[in-house]
Amino acid sequence: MEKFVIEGGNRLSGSVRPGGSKNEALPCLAATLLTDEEVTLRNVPRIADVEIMLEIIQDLGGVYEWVDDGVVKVKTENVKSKKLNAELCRRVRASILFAGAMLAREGGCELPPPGGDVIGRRRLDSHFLAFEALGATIDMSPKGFVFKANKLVGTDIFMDEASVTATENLLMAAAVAKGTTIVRNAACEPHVQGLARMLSKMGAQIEGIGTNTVKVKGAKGLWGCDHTIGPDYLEIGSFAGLAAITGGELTIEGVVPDDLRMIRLVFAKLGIRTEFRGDDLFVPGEQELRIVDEVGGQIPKIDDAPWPAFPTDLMSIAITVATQCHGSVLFFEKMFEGRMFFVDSLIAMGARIIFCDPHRVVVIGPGKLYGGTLESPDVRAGMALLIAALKAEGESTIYNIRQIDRGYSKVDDKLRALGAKIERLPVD
Ligand SMILES: CC(=O)N[C@H]1[C@@H](OP(=O)(O)OP(=O)(O)OC[C@H]2O[C@@H](n3ccc(=O)[nH]c3=O)[C@H](O)[C@@H]2O)O[C@H](CO)[C@@H](O)[C@@H]1O
Ligand SMILES: C=C(OP(=O)(O)O)C(=O)O
Repeated sequence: MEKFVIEGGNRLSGSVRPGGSKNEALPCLAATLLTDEEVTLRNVPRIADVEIMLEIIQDLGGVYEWVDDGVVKVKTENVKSKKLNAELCRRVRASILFAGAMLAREGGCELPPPGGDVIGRRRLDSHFLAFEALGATIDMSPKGFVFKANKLVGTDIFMDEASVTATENLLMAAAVAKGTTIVRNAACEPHVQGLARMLSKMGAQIEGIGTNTVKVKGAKGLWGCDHTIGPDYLEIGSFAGLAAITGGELTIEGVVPDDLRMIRLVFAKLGIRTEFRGDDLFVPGEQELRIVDEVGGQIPKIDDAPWPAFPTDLMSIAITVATQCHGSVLFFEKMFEGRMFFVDSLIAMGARIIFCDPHRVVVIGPGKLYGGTLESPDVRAGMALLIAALKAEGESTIYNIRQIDRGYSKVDDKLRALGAKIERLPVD
């Protein structure tokens, strides 16, 4: 077990290159099971969730090798089991993605309940409805789920909600189903698009990538491929917020500008200016952060929703940044009911926040932040508290940093390179 000890108050400046997207790497790893052939994935972040997904693949009989920085080769020619390892699955939410991959590959699997962030109820109904529509059956017990399908047959499916991992599961199963599957009300986040591009390279015919209606023509067999994971827009948003509140001038290298449209719009509401310089995102230094009132002087509202709306995974970061802006803003978290509780820690550090209910907080800034003893409740709130600690006056200690490591590779090294005083120490 490790902790971060941070001396706050430094302006963080320089250049940083974001890691590959966690939420794209995880489904792409599951998708390696769709073929006997070798798959090469590049720009894969070396984070705990990725290592666990690889261990699950190995436990099923697959082999993998890290051949270069961020480059992993996976071959699943000899899958020898349909039963997934309970201990490993419990440690990662994305283990649910093996359901679609194993239905496609082996006609089913036994899957223990997935783990992941405790940020509210995480329903799986959309996954099950989608699989059933393709002809699969699901038996549930406290030990987990048994998925079975003699044959997957494509059909026209209207998802009950635009669930990210349910859409990814459905795309994997549809890639080998007989005939054509039309997925309506599909999630279309950049990581869903990334998986769909990988499946296309493997031989599935997919139309509508990036929209909420995706058409998949199943293939008889899929090939190996070479796929590069896109830069993590959640890490990019986190670093942009960090630079803005510490007053630093930051260049974030190698971004996908189109993925940042809504994020930049929302950050602009907090008074944060950013600009593109080629493929880099530039955050100017010493910005005066002032929340922009809505027409008529009304208090603005920032809420989340499925893509292309503002991502729920950046709400904690945006709330933390808002604590250092002049003005008032309402945050309305519509997707998870447990994601806002971390604001108690911000309040203890000095932030001026009204906790209205589990879905809404009003931030009235700025409130000077002071260092404290903190605990990461989930990956994004953990990063948000790290950002608050880097801004705060005095020393902070953050526990449970494995949550932060789950989503941000070598975050302390990257922060030190920008001028942060941060140490990773064992917990006594
Ligand atoms: C490994 C991975 O990729 N995890 C991401 C994935 O999780 P995951 O795929 O588990 O999340 P889902 O998209 O299924 O749903 C997230 C939450 O939003 C709610 N919901 C969803 C769709 C909708 O139209 N309306 C609605 O209210 C769901 O009920 C649920 O409470 O997507 C989430 C939402 O972007 C992200 O927070 C997670 O980081
Ligand atoms: C909630 C998240 O991850 P997971 O779905 O893997 O728990 C996240 O990335 O913010």
